[in-house]
Amino acid sequence: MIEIKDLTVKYLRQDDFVLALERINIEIPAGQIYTFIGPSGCGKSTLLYVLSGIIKDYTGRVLINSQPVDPKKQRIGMIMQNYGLMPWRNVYQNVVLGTKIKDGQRRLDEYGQYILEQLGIDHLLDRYPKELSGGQQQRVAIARSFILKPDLLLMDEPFSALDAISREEMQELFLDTWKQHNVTTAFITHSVDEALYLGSKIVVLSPAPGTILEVIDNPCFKMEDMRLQDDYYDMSARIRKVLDKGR
Ligand SMILES: Nc1ncnc2c1ncn2[C@@H]1O[C@H](COP(=O)(O)OP(=O)(O)OP(=O)(O)O)[C@@H](O)[C@H]1O
Repeated sequence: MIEIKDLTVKYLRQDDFVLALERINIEIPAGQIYTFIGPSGCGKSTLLYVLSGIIKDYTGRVLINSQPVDPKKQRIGMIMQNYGLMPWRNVYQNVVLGTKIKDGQRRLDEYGQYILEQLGIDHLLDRYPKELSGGQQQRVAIARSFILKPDLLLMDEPFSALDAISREEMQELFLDTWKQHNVTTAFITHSVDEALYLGSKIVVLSPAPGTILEVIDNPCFKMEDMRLQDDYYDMSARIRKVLDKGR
């Protein structure tokens, strides 16, 4: 469970402050995936930096499983737009990196092997990141995070660099993998379609400084052929309306 209470974040810039997030209140129950959508610069990445422990200077309260954020104690997986792979390590070395740092475990166990198979990258273990397509690199980043068995998974527009077809494939693959492990997840996106496909709830943020405009229940989550359903069109219109109202 993630609890965020009255979170406000300011960046110091020259002699002034930039208010990035203002009084954010939200709880993400254990095993849920929430998507966060909002205009550019509204503080989405800032929120993930707070949840990952990168930003420590904030006011308010942020708890992961009732404990203050501490990446040394908690297992936090992060998947970014640029994949975050180490170019000088091959696929195998990249996917075991998280467990090596956390547990000193340098070898893949049965679960790790299973994740690699599920993501279809078990035949690529000797390759280096530059020898992989964007979609394959993103699969490696996802494998690394799942293999870590995280308490919290943070995803910052992980599929936005992919073409439309690879992006939908990756969304489906990610959701299939996610459904089997139900990791508590905060997923940042610019895309209404992605927010609807991946979020059990959708958190809509206002332009900077980011505040929560609405937390929307998503009937489209886990819906078969979502993009062909009336609910999908109704929900897309509703989210766009909330985003427009916030402008
Ligand atoms: N290191 C920094 N110093 C000063 N201001 C910053 C810094 N990082 C971010 N900001 C400002 O804080 C605000 C929120 O930035 P953030 O990157 O969190 O937004 P975002 O919603 O993720 O944007 P985008 O969708 O464009 O990636 C923006 O106004 C940005 O200019």
